[in-house]
Amino acid sequence: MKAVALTRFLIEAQRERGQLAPDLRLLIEIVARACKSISHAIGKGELGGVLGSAGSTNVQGEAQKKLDVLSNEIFLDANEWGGHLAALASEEMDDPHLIPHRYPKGNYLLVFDPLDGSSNIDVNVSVGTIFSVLRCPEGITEPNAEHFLQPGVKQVAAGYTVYGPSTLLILTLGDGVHQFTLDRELGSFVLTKRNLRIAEDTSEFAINMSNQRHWEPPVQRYIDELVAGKTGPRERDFNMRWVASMVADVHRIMTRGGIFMYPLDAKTRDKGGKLRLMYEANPMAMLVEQAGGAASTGRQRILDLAPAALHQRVPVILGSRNEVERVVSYHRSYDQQS
Ligand SMILES: O=P(O)(O)OC[C@H]1O[C@](O)(COP(=O)(O)O)[C@@H](O)[C@@H]1O
Ligand SMILES: [Mg+2]
Ligand SMILES: [Mg+2]
Repeated sequence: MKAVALTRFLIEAQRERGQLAPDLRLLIEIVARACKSISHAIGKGELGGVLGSAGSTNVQGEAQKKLDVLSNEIFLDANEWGGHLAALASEEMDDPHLIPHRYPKGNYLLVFDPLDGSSNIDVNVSVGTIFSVLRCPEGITEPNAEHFLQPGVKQVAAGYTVYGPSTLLILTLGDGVHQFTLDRELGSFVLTKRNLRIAEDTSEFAINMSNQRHWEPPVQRYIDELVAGKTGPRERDFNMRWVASMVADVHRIMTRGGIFMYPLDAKTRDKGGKLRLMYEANPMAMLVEQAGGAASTGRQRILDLAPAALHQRVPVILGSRNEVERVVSYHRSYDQQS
């Protein structure tokens, strides 16, 4: 495949397919540049003094890692002055960050998880960044959290970056999902796969098994059947993987299929789940659906959810369509009985 840099890919999307507004193209390029800086910082590890705790907590009450804070700052610095955004919101900030008056404002809202998989930073396991792009409502110059609360179907673009052995950017503009690899010599992202597709069927599941006793009966039933394998009603064996970095677990599914689950359980019921709707579930759901997969809470399509709060948590079940639909059908029959 001829080497196509991200910039060229976006220009073609804009010029040939009229699919991309110039300011959205600029936004994607600046987000990619920010991810390149984060990749650089992560690559230094101990040498760069970026590992370990920041000694502060975020709005979720979670201890922040130095890289959580640094990645958030890199995103703010890179995106503040470009004139493409009206505001940004992030896992690491209580409220939206408005564009300072000295800079021009744009038409988009950017909501992001600057560093996903924080528990893996200090043990050198793949982590990532997740982002979602929304339109700023017409006539709004000082957006607040309410203006971000748009259902996932309103996203105009979504993506994640995996900082692993190589740094990958996975992107959708609403017309398929494409993979770019960071060429460290060139210093730019180069297209390496067009139109990623998720297989409808799979033999691989990802869930944190240590939460088993807290799961609802439909999930207990589904996982029991997978673990029973050939000896059970599924009559075939399934394998398990859990990296505990959503980006890495989802990227494996984008690459070879699978089902990823962080369902509602007794531990997280009060909060509504573990993962966040606006900057984890929604962007991943858009990417997975664009690649032919499905994404549900177990009871509702994630992209149809009406967000109630910026840091709202939801159950997440996504990946190979036939497995997700099976889990949804187990929830339906359970809810009908109870
Ligand atoms: O520690 P657990 O329960 O396995 O949870 C792992 C999940 O938590 C997360 O790390 C939460 O994301 P952050 O690291 O961005 O807070 C996900 O990436 C991952 O899927
Ligand atoms: Mg995360
Ligand atoms: Mg995070």
